[in-house]
Amino acid sequence: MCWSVAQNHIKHSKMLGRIQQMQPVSFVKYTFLRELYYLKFHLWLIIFLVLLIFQIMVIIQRANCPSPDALELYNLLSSPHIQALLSSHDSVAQCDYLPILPPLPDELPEDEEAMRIVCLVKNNQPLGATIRRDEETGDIYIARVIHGGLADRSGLLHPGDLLVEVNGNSVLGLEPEKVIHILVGLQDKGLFMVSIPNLSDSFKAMVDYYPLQDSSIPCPDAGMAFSRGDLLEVVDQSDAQWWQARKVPCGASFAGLIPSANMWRNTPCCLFWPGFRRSFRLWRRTSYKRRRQSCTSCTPSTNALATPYEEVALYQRLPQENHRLIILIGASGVGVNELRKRLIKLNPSTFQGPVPHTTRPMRDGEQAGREYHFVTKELFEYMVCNHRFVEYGESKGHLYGTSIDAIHDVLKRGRMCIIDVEPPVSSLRNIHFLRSRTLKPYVIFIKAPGPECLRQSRRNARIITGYAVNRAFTEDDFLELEEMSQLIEAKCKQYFDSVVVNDDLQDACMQLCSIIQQAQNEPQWIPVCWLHAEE
Ligand SMILES: Nc1ncnc2c1ncn2[C@@H]1O[C@H](COP(=O)(O)OP(=O)(O)OP(=O)(O)O)[C@@H](O)[C@H]1O
Repeated sequence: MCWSVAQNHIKHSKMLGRIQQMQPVSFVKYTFLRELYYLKFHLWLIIFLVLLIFQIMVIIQRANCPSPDALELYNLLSSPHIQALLSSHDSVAQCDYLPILPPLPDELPEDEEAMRIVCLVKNNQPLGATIRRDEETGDIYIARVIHGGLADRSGLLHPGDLLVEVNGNSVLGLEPEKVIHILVGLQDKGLFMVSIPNLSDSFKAMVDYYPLQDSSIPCPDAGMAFSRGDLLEVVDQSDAQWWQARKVPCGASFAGLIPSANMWRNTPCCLFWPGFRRSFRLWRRTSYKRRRQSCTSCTPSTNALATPYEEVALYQRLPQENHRLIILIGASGVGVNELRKRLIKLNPSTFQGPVPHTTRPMRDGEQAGREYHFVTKELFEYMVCNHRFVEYGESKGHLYGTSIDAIHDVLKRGRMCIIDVEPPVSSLRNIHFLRSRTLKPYVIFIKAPGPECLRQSRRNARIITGYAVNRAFTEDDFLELEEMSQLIEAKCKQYFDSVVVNDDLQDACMQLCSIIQQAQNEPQWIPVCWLHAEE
């Protein structure tokens, strides 16, 4: 402001000077004007100075009289506890503590083992921990942490930690005696690098769960809903009733509450399945099994339904191992048989079906062990009672069945065995029976497409059942097919590894081919018991 006033003043002085030179007659008038102008300028200057002084006085006054908030903060900070805390912070911040860890790499792989570096000031005290060696790997683990000992008081070493380094020296592969010698020899300080065990387990959900409908959950908002077949990574099982889990694969980094396996056992849930229509597959209608109920040993006991979670692990088939059994499941008439036949025809040196057993007499042109294994009724019944059949039934007074030995025969020949099993609506026995360590079955659900697609694609298709039925599909058949397909999916989806919708036959066949190749050659989740347990 001063600058512009001064500028104006100079400008006007020059102008007045010029006027004086040009018009000497009006000089008195202009002198008056000039004086008035100077007066105005000084007036402005005085107002400005007064304002400035006023501002300075306000600032000085504020500085002398702090606000109540500032006063409170001042009192808090000057309390002895906070002063002591600040003083300790300053002393800690001024010290250099070892070890200085290298910076973390920008991109850490997700499966990177977590390491913990623990520095204990020993002062010649015993460590207060014991070690053990894993006989298979030779790794040294912390076995026990003695209550009240140095390791226990530090809270940094835990049973199950893998000991990697002691004072910068690797202990991997060392004899336990050598490691004990190193540990006992530690005097002032012990620097341990331990690998933290990955305590999370993967489970497949065998039940559905909705936390918002669960009155027993402590906090429904913290619960995680899941449905059968979902893969769950359980990250915390420390609570006997509520586990913490995440869905795999998922984007959420935080876990949700799910009932523990114990909790499910104590709160049995009732599964309800609506009724279903009769299958139109003729020879499956006259099920031989129903007439064999008196044979008490026929139904192998299974507790699979009682298990809410099935522990799973990734499995990669080794080249020297048998192929996994491929099971196709689908509603009767959906095209399971057609797809299986097409796959085998497409690549007979890779895919093969098991040779079934029958009690009917051999016909001309047939060869034992090629079309069928021809057996007596007594032998067939003996095999039934000894659980040798995956599936069996009766047609026109003769018994037919697919034996587990016939499946093994195909697998032993290095081929991929493909079977289709009875739609598991009334019982899950067939699936449970086949879920074994030796067969490691991969189950593919052949799903019916929508009604419109069924009508279009099955225009020229025929239902062929044994020798009795050979007719075109009806509207009722489509309805039944769709309904049954939904029912099978609702009941058994926890057992499905893949789903193929059989709309276009060619597409479905190609899709099946690629899924089967993946099942055999890429890592897949399978029940942990198939990896270790003896059958
Ligand atoms: N995607 C498709 N498009 C057209 N026709 C199909 C398709 N899939 C299957 N079909 C035909 O539908 C009929 C029934 O198929 P298929 O016999 O394979 O059924 P299924 O599921 O094995 O039932 P079932 O065990 O009762 O025989 C056959 O004539 C088959 O050629």
